[in-house]
Amino acid sequence: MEAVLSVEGLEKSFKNTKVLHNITFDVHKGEIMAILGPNGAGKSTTIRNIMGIMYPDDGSVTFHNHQGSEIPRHKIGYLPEERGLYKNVKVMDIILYFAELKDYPIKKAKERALQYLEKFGLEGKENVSVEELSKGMGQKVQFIGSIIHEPELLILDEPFSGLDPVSQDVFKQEIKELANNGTAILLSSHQMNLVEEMCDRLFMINRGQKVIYGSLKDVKSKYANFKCTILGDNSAQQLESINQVTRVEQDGYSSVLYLEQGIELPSWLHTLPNNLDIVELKVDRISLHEIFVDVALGRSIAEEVGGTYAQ
Ligand SMILES: Nc1ncnc2c1ncn2[C@@H]1O[C@H](COP(=O)(O)OP(=O)(O)OP(=O)(O)O)[C@@H](O)[C@H]1O
Repeated sequence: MEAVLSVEGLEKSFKNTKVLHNITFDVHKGEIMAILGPNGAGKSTTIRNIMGIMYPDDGSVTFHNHQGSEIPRHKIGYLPEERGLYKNVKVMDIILYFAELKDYPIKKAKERALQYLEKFGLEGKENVSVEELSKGMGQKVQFIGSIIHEPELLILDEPFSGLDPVSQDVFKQEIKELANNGTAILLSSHQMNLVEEMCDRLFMINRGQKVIYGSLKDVKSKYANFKCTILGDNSAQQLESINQVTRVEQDGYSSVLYLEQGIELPSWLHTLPNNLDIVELKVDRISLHEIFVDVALGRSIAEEVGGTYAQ
């Protein structure tokens, strides 16, 4: 896979506090790479160092073969965490302003802007002043501004925050389409369900350090233990006494049994007592959301399997 962006050994301190420790990852052409972590983990600081908004104390950021001032910034699109557009400017003018900053042909930018405004349900708004837009509409315009110049690398810091579910879906589809067309995408988000639906690989950090890095598939099979949901009239004590069950959560007739890591599922299913009341039974892996919560709460899931989780 062709790496569009390589981040190598980033270190950053503010005053005497180190907030990034040896951050290393790649973003490949045509993939959606998620950077995840609890509040204050260091996601935005990582992104700001990539964008050259601040400089790392150590380490490097490489875009194709370019570093530092050699990086062709017009090939990168960026939606910052802090939203903000000039208020008394027309929608089309602000989008064309973004295009101009990236040396993108204005005629082409105008055509693309009209297409995107229509796609995002903002048709006819091109001459409306930005201050008349709702927050979500403004976010859509800023998103259009970040992709108007057809960037090779798109960095999206919390693109879904403040969007309603319909708009989240529109953004999700568009981000997937951009990746399918070859754009390398680095996405920071707290919406784990969306990340799980769309990312190819992920980099999870906590307190400025790598916790998990890999493809969604590998991460799920390595870190996401099985859980078994049983619908039926069963006591929590009986369920807890079943082999290799680490925890049971009950809600009425529904019981969720969290299973130990590395379990042999077919053998485990044979150990279920004959007298269990089973109306329905399903087994799946814990979600990315649950892995994230484990990390955020300092339950060292990665450490258990020899990962690099650090307290
Ligand atoms: N300019 C700054 N000066 C001092 N400390 C900073 C600065 N920017 C960030 N930090 C600190 O660096 C750490 C990482 O912050 P960062 O904003 O990168 O986290 P984040 O993962 O993006 O969090 P969130 O999910 O809340 O946006 C935090 O402890 C934060 O207080």
